[in-house]
Amino acid sequence: MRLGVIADDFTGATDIAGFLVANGLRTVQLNGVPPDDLPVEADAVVISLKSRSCPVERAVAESLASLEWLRGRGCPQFFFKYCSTFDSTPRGNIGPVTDALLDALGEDFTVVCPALPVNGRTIYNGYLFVNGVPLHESGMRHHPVTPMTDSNLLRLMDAQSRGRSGNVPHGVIDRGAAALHSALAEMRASGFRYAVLDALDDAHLAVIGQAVSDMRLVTGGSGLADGMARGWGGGQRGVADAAAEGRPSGGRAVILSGSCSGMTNAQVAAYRAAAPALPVSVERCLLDAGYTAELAGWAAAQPRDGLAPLIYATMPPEGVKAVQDRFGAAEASAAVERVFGALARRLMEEGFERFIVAGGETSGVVTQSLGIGGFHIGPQIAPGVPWVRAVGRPLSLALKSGNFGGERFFFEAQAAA
Ligand SMILES: Nc1ncnc2c1ncn2[C@@H]1O[C@H](COP(=O)(O)OP(=O)(O)O)[C@@H](O)[C@H]1O
Ligand SMILES: O=C(O)[C@@H](O)C(=O)COP(=O)(O)O
Repeated sequence: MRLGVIADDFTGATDIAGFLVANGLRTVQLNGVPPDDLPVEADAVVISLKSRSCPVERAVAESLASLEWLRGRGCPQFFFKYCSTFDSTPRGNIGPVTDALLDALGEDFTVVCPALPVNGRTIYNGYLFVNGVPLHESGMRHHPVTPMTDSNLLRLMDAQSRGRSGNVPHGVIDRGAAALHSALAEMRASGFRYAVLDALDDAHLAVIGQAVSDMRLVTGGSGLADGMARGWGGGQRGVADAAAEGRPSGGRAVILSGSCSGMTNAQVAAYRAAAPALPVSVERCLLDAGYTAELAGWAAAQPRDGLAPLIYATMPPEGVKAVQDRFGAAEASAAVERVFGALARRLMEEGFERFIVAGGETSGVVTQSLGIGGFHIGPQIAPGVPWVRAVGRPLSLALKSGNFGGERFFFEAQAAA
């Protein structure tokens, strides 16, 4: 095993796994802390947790348990994967998990690099941008669980971690891997614990990938993993081979959308104009015990030979705000997640085999509720969104980060299967 990844949500995990596979690395994704005796043969293992917005103590404990599992397999390098929009609460969990992983490894320094230029996430002078707009001005300011109201990664990291952050500006990275390597050594010697790395494009990520090759723990988004893996010249097999086991099976498909991001709103609007689509009532998620059965019945009754039915809680920011004012933010999101989890299980019992899911938390709850232990990673539908196939089960999933994919993603996912 060459790389062990601990991902703080399920779409994030398939995102990074997809990039590793695209670089020819045979990659397995394991959902939750794996059992001790699980046999795994792969170039990279990605452990997906649902630790982005859970209590800090749980996020730390699960991340440390994952680290121990990977160390027990002789893994030489570790990657803490979080969101390219640095989704976190004021207490964490990115800072506390990074600190705990550093301590467990006996290390005192790492990099912070959520950049993913192919999807418009860039870092300039330590500020994170989404499609050219500072993070706090992007749709992320309205996120239902982790609204992002600051774009400065140093400030964000310092507020939730134990150490001090410094920035390595793009000018240094332009000078190449050796220059960056020395800059990192100097920062470490000056007492910084985290180096926030600028990255404006894939060339920067390739330089960073080279410069961090001897770092035991790196942290960031899937762009950094792509930069690292590009320098490794492929795993044991070619790219097509690496993706073969994850190709989607046939079978009945359904789309479950729990993301309220700007892009998912656009994707839902484009899809429901052409296909059967049913909005979810948050009030009924909270109050009506028979609601899941009704949603499942509706999906099962849709024609089998047309476009897959869509069930969506997706709403624009004003709608989400009204729901949260009425029911409470945590209560509303928990109720919607509960219904999507139960619904996925029922649909599987009805014979659905392909699940296209929008939203990281939503994907986590669906995967857990389907009882899937791990995934083979298949070909990418859009950058950061591969089809994945459950290990030993006839189930294929496309777990879409809220903000990923183009407007026709739901159509493209079905065409790619
Ligand atoms: N209409 C709604 N009102 C309030 N919360 C919602 C609504 N629809 C979905 N949610 C919740 O918002 C959260 C969206 O998070 P997630 O699934 O991670 O999407 P994203 O990938 O966009 O971050 C989930 O907890 C979901 O249950
Ligand atoms: O890095 C990313 O943007 C994604 O991999 C990711 O973490 C997805 O999170 P959600 O937007 O919550 O799906």
